[in-house]
This record gives sequence, C-alpha cells and structure tokens, in this order.
Amino acid sequence: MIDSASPRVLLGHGTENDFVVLPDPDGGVWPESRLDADLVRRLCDRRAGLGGDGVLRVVRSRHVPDAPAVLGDALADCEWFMDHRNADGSHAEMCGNGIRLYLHVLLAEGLLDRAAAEAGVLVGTRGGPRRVGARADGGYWVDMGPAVPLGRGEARIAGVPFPGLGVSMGNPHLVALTDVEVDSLDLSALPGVDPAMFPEGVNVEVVNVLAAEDAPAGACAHVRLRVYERGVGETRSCGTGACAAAYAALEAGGRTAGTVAVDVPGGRLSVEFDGTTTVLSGPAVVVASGMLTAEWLGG
Ligand SMILES: N[C@@H](CCC[C@H](N)C(=O)O)C(=O)O
Repeated sequence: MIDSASPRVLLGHGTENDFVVLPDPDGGVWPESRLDADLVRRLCDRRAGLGGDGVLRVVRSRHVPDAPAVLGDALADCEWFMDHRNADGSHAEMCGNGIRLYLHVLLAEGLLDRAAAEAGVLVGTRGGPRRVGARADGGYWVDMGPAVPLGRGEARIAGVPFPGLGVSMGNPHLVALTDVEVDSLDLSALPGVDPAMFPEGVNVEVVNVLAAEDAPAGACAHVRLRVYERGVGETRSCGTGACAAAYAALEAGGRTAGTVAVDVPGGRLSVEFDGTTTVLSGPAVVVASGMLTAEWLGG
C-alpha cells in the first residue's frame, strides 16, 4: 500500500486555518492534470480524506504554468510558488495563513536554510509576489502589500443586512464592522452579497471592534472576527481577512497606520500598517507528515 513512490503529504495550520500540504519541489508529482479540483475536494474532506480548509502545493515557480503571467518580471526572484487551492478545488489569489505555513514547510523539509528565511524570501502567488520571513520567536511575517478599498457593500446574514467595506488583499473581502456580538451570528450559510460588486465571489468577515484601552501591548486597536471564506465556508482564521478587517477598523477610526491585534476563533494575528503596506504576523505549525496510500489515491 505504501512504497517509495507514494506521494508525501503534511498537515499543518496557521491559527487553525488548516491545510493539506503537498511537497512537489520539482513539479513532477502533482501537475495540475493530476491535482484537479476533484482530488483537492477529496483531500480536504474531513471524513473521507485528510481534512483541511485548502491545499498548498510546495513547488518551484518554474514548474507552474500560471507563474509567468501572475509574477511578470518578479518570476526570476521567486524560486518558490504557493500553489493554493480552496477546499472546493478553486484557486485563490492569496492566503495569509497559508504562506506562513508554506515558509515553515520549506524550513522543515530542508528546502530553505534558516538564515535565508530570517532575511525573508519572495514567494510567488496568484496575487503576485509576497515577501515572507521567519521571526526569531518562531513565528512568521508576511508583507501582504497594500489594502485596497473597493467601496461600500452589504452582507446579508440570516436575512439581516450588515453594511461593510469591500477590501482587496489580492483576494476580495467584505468586512462588516458591527456591534452585534460576532459569536452570536449564524455563519453556517454563505452570506448574501451583491454579485455585481464581487463577480469572482468574496470572503466575508464580521468584526467587533474591542476597547482600544485593552489592546495587547504594541497594538493601537483590537478586533475580534469571524469569517466565511469563499470556496470553503466558515473557517477558524483567515490571514487576508484579518488584514482586511484591521484595515476597515483603522479606516473607521480615521487612521491609515498602526498595529491591530486580530482575535480569530483559532488564535491571534497581528497586522501592521505603515500607510504604504501591510505586514501580517502569526504562527504556523506542522501537525503531521506521512504518505498517501495507493488504495486511497486509486479509490
Ligand atoms: N484562508 C486564507 C484565504 C484563502 C483564500 C480565500 N478562501 C479566497 O478564496 O480568497 C488566508 O489565510 O488568507
């Protein structure tokens, strides 16, 4: 059932946003023709597969057919490409929790040395290149690029309208700041949004802004969020969503710079704005590694 040809697989998470990770540095194991949407859905199935909010294929950019188009001139500077899929098999432009885990896996697999990781490396994504680095404390940071406001919109949750701000972090978000306790909301179904505003779909965050006086050390604001992710459903964390939520909270307070502590069901993230770019920091954990069986792959 398991032999030297069985594909290796890891399971990991960033603040409990969990992923099936497929090491494929030289692109020969998981070409897109093999890693199709159906196989991604099977891998992410929490009963019949390994279970995860998505799949990360760890591959060199030169083996990814999409890479030249999405990276342009940066292609030569991005040895590695985060080939991300949502649990439904769709591609996403960017994943803030996934890219921290991606760097952690490069280190754990011996594909990158610690000094290079601490200096920061450019990783290709379908949203463009992103610089990601390891912190001495064991966590990771990612330069997510600027948050781009997309205008005002609305999410309908259980028939109730929640006004929000559209924000692009490479991928689309609708952030609803609300005084309704987010833990009381029913996020079991896709919130209703205006499809004309988000033709490619959207990730929806509901956010409580907490008392700034009680913000953790170093943060000027503190929020709590829940998220319904495009292509997945409710997840325990979303890194791009944390950045979008932090941006919306600062914007509501008339600010463009500062550090925001973002509490998600799976832990805490930190998002720093300097008026130009957005830096996301948080943990990444590899839970297990093993091999996929021929029995499961063939079935
Ligand atoms: N969980 C991710 C975002 C993954 C992609 C998202 N579902 C989308 O389709 O845009 C994160 O940590 O950012």
